[in-house]
Amino acid sequence: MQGVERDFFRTIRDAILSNPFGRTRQELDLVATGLPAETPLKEILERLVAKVGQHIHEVESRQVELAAEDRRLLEYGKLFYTFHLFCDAYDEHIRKQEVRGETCCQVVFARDVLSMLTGYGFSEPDALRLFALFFQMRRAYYFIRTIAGESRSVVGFRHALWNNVFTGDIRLYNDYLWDRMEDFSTMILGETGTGKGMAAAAIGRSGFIPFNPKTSTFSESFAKAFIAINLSQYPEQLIESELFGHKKGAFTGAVDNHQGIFARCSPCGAIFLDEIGDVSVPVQIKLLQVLQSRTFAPVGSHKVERFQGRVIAATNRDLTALRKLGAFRDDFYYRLCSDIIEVPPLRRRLAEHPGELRLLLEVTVRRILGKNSEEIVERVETYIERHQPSGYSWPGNIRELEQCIRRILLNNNYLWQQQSEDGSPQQLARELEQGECTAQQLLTRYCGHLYRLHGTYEEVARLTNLDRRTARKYILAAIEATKGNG
Ligand SMILES: Nc1ncnc2c1ncn2[C@@H]1O[C@H](COP(=O)(O)OP(=O)(O)OP(=O)(O)O)[C@@H](O)[C@H]1O
Repeated sequence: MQGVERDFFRTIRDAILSNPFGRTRQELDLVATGLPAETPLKEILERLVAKVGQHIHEVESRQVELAAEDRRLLEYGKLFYTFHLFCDAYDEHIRKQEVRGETCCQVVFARDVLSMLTGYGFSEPDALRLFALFFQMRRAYYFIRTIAGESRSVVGFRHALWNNVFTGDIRLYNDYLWDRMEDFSTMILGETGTGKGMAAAAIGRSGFIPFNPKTSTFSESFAKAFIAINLSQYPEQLIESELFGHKKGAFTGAVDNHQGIFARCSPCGAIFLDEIGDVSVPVQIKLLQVLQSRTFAPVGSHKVERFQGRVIAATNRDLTALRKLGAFRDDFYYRLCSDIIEVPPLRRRLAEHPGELRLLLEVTVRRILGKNSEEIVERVETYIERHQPSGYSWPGNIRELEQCIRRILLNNNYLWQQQSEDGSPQQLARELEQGECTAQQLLTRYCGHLYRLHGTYEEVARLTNLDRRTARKYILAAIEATKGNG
């Protein structure tokens, strides 16, 4: 290869290895095409793919033995070219599979990709793995892209999600880690309604799924690969059974065998433990044992089963505070946090980027109506700008914004949640400092605060050393007081 050509292929290598949600990728695409920055992304990519194809053709038609580095660079060029030629076909397949759900769809273009890769000199096993890796990359891109937003923190959030799937170096992922991700757990933190569930689904649906050339299908549907459970929904006695399953007759009411989510999760899948901050210490201990040994037994059974999927957990609770209080075990926390991803609150996003509200309105209105409507976006935006109390903090985040849009559509009216500091730990500390609190008020506030953190009367009673009925009385008084303020 000559100097300019080698530089071009180096840029292409760096482009395919880089995180598509980062700036570097966009810059590399521009460098490689020489197009001005304002060119639409679609056009840049089309031009680039054509240019890569042309360069591959030129190098190969010279029929000259290449030096080792050039051969490797050319290989990256071929991977880039094949991947991008089939991006639309992969997207079409993803959409089809989303509709079909858990049954695997045939991959109609598999032969074309595989024969292109083997024609380029990749061995058959390598071609099969690359074909599955391309599918994984496209899936991750497809699902992470649905997380809308242009603010700095959302751009960083998408970037972090991609790295969570492929690590910070996709070359190392491809060489060593693609089938060894099971111990990479993820903790997603963020306020209610910020999109933690959406992020978990994007990660969970983006695991590596091998391709089976005999059936011409991937070995499993990505729709089946992500299993979510909201742990705050289940009473203590049922959580274990939901997680690990139970045997018929294991307890009163266990009329049949029941498969828990750990048993349903495949090796290329992930389980999502939502509201992990709400589970009791005994359940944390059991979960920790399973995550350490990778084995579990259904309630009432001695049959040990193996779990191979990834674990994603999320909470809107303050885990640091819970850990200090002993309500969330440190060993469990460290088992869950190979990666910690923070989802930015809506107010930060709005403060960072002036166009963020408009963009979110466009996306949400499209979701509500099933189509775009400039008129409705305009109407909602005008209403929000005119009526939103200054400094409003959007405590319900995107979920609240969605309801706000619906309410404006229905009634041309939205009742902003009153912001009250009352009951916050800061307010309580101030009142204590100033000596303004009676013992009754103090207990009411403190129990209310603990209840917000832990969510059960039992836990508040345990932490305060009060009996359950007394704790409940103070909690109810705290809730009443907040209503009065709201
Ligand atoms: N960036 C985003 N772009 C578009 N929609 C979003 C985005 N983030 C969140 N949403 C939407 O906001 C709603 C709330 O998201 P989600 O349920 O994932 O939040 P959450 O943080 O898991 O909430 P909770 O803590 O209450 O469980 C969903 O309808 C989701 O589709």
